[in-house]
Amino acid sequence: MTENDAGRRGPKPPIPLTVITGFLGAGKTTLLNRLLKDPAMADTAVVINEFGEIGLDHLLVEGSGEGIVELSSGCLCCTIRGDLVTTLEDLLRGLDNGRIARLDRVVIETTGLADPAPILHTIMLHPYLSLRYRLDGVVTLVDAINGNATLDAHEEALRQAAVADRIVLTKTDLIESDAQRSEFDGFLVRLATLNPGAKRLEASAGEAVAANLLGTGLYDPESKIPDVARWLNEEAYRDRAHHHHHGHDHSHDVNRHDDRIRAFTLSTSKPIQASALEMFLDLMRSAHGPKLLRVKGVVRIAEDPDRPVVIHGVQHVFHPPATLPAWPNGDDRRTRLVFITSDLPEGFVRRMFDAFTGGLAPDTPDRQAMTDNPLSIGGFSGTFD
Ligand SMILES: Nc1nc2c(ncn2[C@@H]2O[C@H](COP(=O)(O)OP(=O)(O)OP(=O)(O)O)[C@@H](O)[C@H]2O)c(=O)[nH]1
Repeated sequence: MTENDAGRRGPKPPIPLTVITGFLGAGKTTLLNRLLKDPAMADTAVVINEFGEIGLDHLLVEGSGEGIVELSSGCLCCTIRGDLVTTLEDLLRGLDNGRIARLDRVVIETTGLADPAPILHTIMLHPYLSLRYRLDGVVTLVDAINGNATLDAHEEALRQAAVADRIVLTKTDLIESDAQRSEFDGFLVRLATLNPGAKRLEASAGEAVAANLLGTGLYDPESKIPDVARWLNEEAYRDRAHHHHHGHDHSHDVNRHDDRIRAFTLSTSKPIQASALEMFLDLMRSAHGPKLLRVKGVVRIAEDPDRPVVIHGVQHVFHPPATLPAWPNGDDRRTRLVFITSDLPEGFVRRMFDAFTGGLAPDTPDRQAMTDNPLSIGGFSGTFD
């Protein structure tokens, strides 16, 4: 049974949505232009701010009203004319009234200065759009020549890199001198420390193709089966421990902004009561939401240990937790969560998690005390572990 067959009977599966970010001049338009010619982009709608910036002339086939244009690749292109919500609603309307034959995916290009979180929230908090779309991934472009300085100077750029599922390195072809090469090597280490789980791809090596950038979410794009290991990429967080030390051998480790960002994983084989998970997430969300740049994971629930619950949040907004029919990866049935935080130390999150999930550390205040006053949790003084 294909997805389409299923769609005719039950509710349609949500359409995966990819957000492309990157600082001014990082190469977003260049990348999109290339992606639009990729046959793998057929039945994808690309939502961009303005057509003018992108060289669409030779791709243009027909305009079909409502600002949606069909390209020769089969790709749909639309501008954000009203707002993003209206644009995404227009696409659904086109799909539902048959004007658009298929819509397998949406790619949104953000403006360079944007923090991607509000865009993701727009969709995740919308009562209808949140049912019809799901966040597949965030792709962040960084310039190999200027990226290091941009991350130093602009916190938005740092956050864009930290929340990414894929990082595309552009302009590596412009690296010439040994000094540039060495700076770039250090930059790679910096990115791996900031966001270990995001695969890094080189645009000029031909790695930034649709197959590597899209379908980075929980569901394997081919089989449509959840692939937790690939989605979380936990191994990368373990490897990073080594990287971190190497990183300090490089010259540019004095980045105070970077020190505010933390990437870590939590795991436990002990099943977690559904109510305890809910309380943990509520507390994290309400008291520390803006500091949770990204949270992804699977949880083994005590009441239903055979069916993992999927957690996916961007700051204080979480997708409604989804229950998978079974654990996908053979024997690994542990709860595993990956966190990227800003100004929220790993030790603090770990103690909270332990308190709610039963692995209480001796010096941790009890759960009741935390729930009563989440802002005055023992051991957290605003300094970093
Ligand atoms: N050499 C080289 N130049 C690139 C590469 N990617 C982008 N550029 C150039 O960098 C400049 C900026 O690229 P754009 O694609 O316009 O960047 P953008 O992120 O869309 O920029 P804004 O729309 O201003 O945010 C252009 O002159 C591109 O030709 C690359 O991989 N190598």
